[in-house]
Amino acid sequence: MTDSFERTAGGAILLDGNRLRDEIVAQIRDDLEGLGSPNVCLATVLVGGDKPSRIYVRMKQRKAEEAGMRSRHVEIPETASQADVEAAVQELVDDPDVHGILVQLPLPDGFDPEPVLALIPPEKDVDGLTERSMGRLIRGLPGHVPCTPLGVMRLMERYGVETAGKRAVVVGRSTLVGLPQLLLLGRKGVDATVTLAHSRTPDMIEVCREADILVAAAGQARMITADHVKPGAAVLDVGVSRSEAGIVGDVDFDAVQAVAGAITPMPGGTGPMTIGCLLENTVAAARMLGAIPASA
Ligand SMILES: NC(=O)C1=CN([C@@H]2O[C@H](COP(=O)(O)OP(=O)(O)OC[C@H]3O[C@@H](n4cnc5c(N)ncnc54)[C@H](OP(=O)(O)O)[C@@H]3O)[C@@H](O)[C@H]2O)C=CC1
Ligand SMILES: Nc1nc(=O)c2c([nH]1)NC[C@@H]1CN(c3ccc(C(=O)N[C@@H](CCC(=O)O)C(=O)O)cc3)C=[N+]21
Repeated sequence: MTDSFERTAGGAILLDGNRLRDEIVAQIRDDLEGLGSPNVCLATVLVGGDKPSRIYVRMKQRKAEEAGMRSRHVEIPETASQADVEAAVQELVDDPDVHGILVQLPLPDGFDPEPVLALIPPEKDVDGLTERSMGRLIRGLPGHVPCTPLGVMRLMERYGVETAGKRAVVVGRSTLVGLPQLLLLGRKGVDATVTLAHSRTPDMIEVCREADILVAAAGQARMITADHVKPGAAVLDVGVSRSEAGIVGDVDFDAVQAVAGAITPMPGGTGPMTIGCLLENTVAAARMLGAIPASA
């Protein structure tokens, strides 16, 4: 690893997601300007008025605009029907000026996300969460990779965290984060040996202490303590819990940074990278759909 990276008080490399997200936004903006500012459009769909979801969707749109893209936003009240949501998504699927579609999850109680996601063709599925996109990921076919686990991989690449031959532990097995993270870490070329831990895993401390790379995506505030971490390990915190003091990760940052070799801050780590990767996927979508040249 290079030594010029910012470090925590305890000497761990700070895996700065805000900084890498800014680099990604600037790169996309330059690339699109170089292509004569073609229309690249990300559409977001929000059902119901959940406040955190509204904030995330707003951040995604703002960054898309900073990167030189257009954004479209569809807001559907909680009183709407399942058919209304499906009709709104179908309209975006049919619109040739829309390249990426993101349906903010979870949907409010009473809505079934599966038939909604099933409408989105793999090219426009910039979240990488549909059945077909997940199938492509497993089969090694071209398609969009889920943004949060992809962002974790990008942070490790950028900061020189080695993966080949290393032991990785992923805490959490959701289709949004944990499962695709397992696949990405175990891919040929990445070559980590991966363990998937979850709420039924006994001996969490011992399992986590095996990890050279620890990805925490359980949504349990500060569950990862210094005891869970092998000295020198890279620790990537995906969990987000809300407290009066603000947002809190799955990792007890103050204690763990003294033991880890590299660590993400929270906020400012994996969250911004989720958005950076969403924008990259949207550019790739525009390319797949022929809106920008294949070589660019
Ligand atoms: N930073 C970002 O960009 C993003 C952050 N998030 C955040 O990441 C977290 C996880 O999200 P998501 O995957 O959707 O959540 P889910 O609730 O779908 O999944 C949580 C997973 O963690 C496991 N788990 C829960 N408690 C424990 C525990 N005490 N020990 C070990 N494993 C446990 C669960 O196990 P089991 O399967 O047995 O129930 C489950 O597999 C949330 O806090 C979410 O807000 C999500 C997406 C993006
Ligand atoms: N279809 C779908 N795709 C998603 O990608 C998706 C989703 N649904 N549902 C919810 C989760 C959550 N998520 C985050 C995105 C950005 C930050 C982020 O940028 N957080 C900032 C801080 C934000 C704050 O201060 O609240 C940070 O970590 O620095 C966090 C979390 C995407 N998700």
